[in-house]
Amino acid sequence: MRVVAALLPHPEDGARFLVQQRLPGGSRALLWEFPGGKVEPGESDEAALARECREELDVALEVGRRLWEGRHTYPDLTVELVLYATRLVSGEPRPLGAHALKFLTPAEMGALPFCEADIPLLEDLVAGRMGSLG
Ligand SMILES: Nc1nc2c([nH]c(=O)n2[C@H]2C[C@H](O)[C@@H](COP(=O)(O)OP(=O)(O)OP(=O)(O)O)O2)c(=O)[nH]1
Repeated sequence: MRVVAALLPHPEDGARFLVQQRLPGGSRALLWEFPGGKVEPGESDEAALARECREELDVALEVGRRLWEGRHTYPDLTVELVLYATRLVSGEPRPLGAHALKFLTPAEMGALPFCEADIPLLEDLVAGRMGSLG
């Protein structure tokens, strides 16, 4: 499964990025992740990410460059996780499909329980190995 995720900076504080806590009860319940979701057949990464963020956060995004890509196998599925730089075009994020939303620095994210696929991503983010995030 290809999953696209947004690195979305706070509009007034570019050092903090939006993360969301998954709903209770489902897969990877209450773990934290970057906003986004599955790419549907025939859909581009950019279109999927814009669609997911419109549906789940009620915001319009501009999708920039690809920052990170990695594969992880869970007991129930293998995800190909792709992180993109994004910019908020309009709206204020609302937790329509998440339990909670927070704008955090990469170091603060390290203190939260994230989905396993995100662990190497967070290591690279904290270490500044993704280059320019804008
Ligand atoms: N959006 C997002 N999903 C992630 C991240 N890391 C990670 O392992 N995932 C996983 C969680 C989900 O299993 C899947 C994304 O699926 P989804 O968000 O479209 O659908 P869903 O919540 O209904 O998930 P699922 O029950 O189908 O597994 O990828 C991440 O940083 N962002």
